Amino acid sequence: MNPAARKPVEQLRESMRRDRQWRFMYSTLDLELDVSQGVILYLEGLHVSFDGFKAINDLNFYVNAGELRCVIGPNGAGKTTMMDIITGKTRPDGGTASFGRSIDLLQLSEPEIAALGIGRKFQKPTVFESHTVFQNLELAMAGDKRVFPTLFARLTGEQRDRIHEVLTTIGLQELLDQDAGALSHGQKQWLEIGMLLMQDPQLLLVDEPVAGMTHQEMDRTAELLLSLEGRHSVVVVEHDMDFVRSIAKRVTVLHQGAVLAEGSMDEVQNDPRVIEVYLGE
Ligand SMILES: Nc1ncnc2c1ncn2[C@@H]1O[C@H](COP(=O)(O)OP(=O)(O)OP(=O)(O)O)[C@@H](O)[C@H]1O
Repeated sequence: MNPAARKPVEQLRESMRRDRQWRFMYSTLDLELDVSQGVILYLEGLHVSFDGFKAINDLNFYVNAGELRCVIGPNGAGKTTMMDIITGKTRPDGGTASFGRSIDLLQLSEPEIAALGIGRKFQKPTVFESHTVFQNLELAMAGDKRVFPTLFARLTGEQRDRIHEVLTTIGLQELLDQDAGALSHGQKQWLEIGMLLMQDPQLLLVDEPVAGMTHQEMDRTAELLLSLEGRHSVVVVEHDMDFVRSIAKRVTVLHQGAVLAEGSMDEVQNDPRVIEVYLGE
């Protein structure tokens, strides 16, 4: 390994050590995801105020198991705050949030929620630039408590197959030996989605995936997200309406911290309230 890569590797080992603890905590919680009603996420009557300003104001939002949902809305509508509540980063002042029917997300810490199978992809890609595409996926797999920290161990055939499966899903199989730092912006975004997939999340939250992408990269991202539908539940927050139109089945419009409208792209696009507060801008 080149000496420059050694320091990040130490940091990675440390984070993997921490991650194994999270997994342990999760296993001791003995929580089981109940999607028997077909719903994987329930947010009900949520309220969040920041210095008296109601960022989330009686929000009710449900995601079905296996669905790909798009969330749109003007700046400040509460989209990021909603994601922050789901992942445990922000605690609401009131209301409930549950993963499946029975897991109360508001009782869990951020790492516990991640370990339960809720993955989040932020707008800016954060891949390990001095490692190859393959190694990035390998490191992401190390979050799995069944896998020994992988940079220092041989992969089993099954683990290799899993990495190749994800490489195919994200379309980077030809670039597996390339340093992640040399990838284009779009390729880095796909790699980061792949890193989340290595943890096999039940629910993926994806924040503005196509910001800064070329049209070609946007098309590829649409294919990638559509290919996840069914196997994972995916919530995509995005401002680019052409992109949303290309992937949307059901769209939720947030406004002033609550759901203003929900339905097919056609339905929300033609809703006068949505046109007034958002699309007519
Ligand atoms: N930590 C905070 N402290 C104070 N105000 C906050 C905080 N986080 C969010 N807000 C405010 O809450 C409102 C909702 O913000 P949020 O980021 O959730 O909106 P958004 O829909 O994600 O917007 P955008 O599309 O611009 O990302 C905004 O008015 C924002 O300024």
